[in-house]
Amino acid sequence: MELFPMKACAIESRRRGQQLVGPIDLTLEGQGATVVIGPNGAGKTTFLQLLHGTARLSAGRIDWACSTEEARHHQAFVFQRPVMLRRTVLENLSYPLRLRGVSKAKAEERARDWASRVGLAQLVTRAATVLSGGEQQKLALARALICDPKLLFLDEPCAALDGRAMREIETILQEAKAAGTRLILSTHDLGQARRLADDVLFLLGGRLHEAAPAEAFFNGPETPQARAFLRGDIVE
Ligand SMILES: Nc1ncnc2c1ncn2[C@@H]1O[C@H](COP(=O)(O)OP(=O)(O)OP(=O)(O)O)[C@@H](O)[C@H]1O
Repeated sequence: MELFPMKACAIESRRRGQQLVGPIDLTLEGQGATVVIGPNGAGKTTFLQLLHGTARLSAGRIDWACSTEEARHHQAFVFQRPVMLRRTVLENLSYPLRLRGVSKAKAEERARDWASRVGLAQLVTRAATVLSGGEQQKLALARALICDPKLLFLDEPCAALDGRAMREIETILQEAKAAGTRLILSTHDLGQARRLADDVLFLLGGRLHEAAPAEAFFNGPETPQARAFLRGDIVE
């Protein structure tokens, strides 16, 4: 079963007559990390949600190489603020596996394995809601990866985290990418964008203003707005 290529054709999001995103065309192949950047309100979150299918398309269509239902089954989404079940770390990790019919024993075995991969082995019996922000985000990431998604969306996954937590998250993401998970991540942090991106999508005013391989984008952005954004100027 293959998800890619994914073709988004003239996708749009409108709310109460207001154009939030689009129309945007995009073809996504099956490897690497795409980083979505742009100023506040550019539409990054909405764009990721449209692709993932959690926001409704007002117009346009998204075609996967498989059925939309199969494509959704092989995707996961990590939010800026992790959403924790009011249960232990182990139960949070086991949950998506249990939903997919994996036995309790097998699910817990995989959960323990993932807990140690992300440095949470000592905390498996703790309530997830009392973990620190960085620990919660690592847990959210492990819970997203535990079902081996082919495509992982991350919306500002390190927004509230310090340097160490960010480095740990980025290491997990690099490992996931090396293991074949396709990443699409939005970030405000240009350093993170440079470290992780294979391709860059620069959004401005709900439109895809520039799309390029990371090296080309960072070394020679084509538009004055992208140049200004990379310089750290205010771009609206
Ligand atoms: N449910 C909604 N109803 C109306 N407007 C919305 C809704 N969701 C988002 N918007 C608007 O759509 C625009 C894009 O928002 P979005 O959150 O996608 O941008 P963003 O690039 O992720 O911003 P940020 O970097 O600040 O998180 C914003 O102007 C926002 O106010």
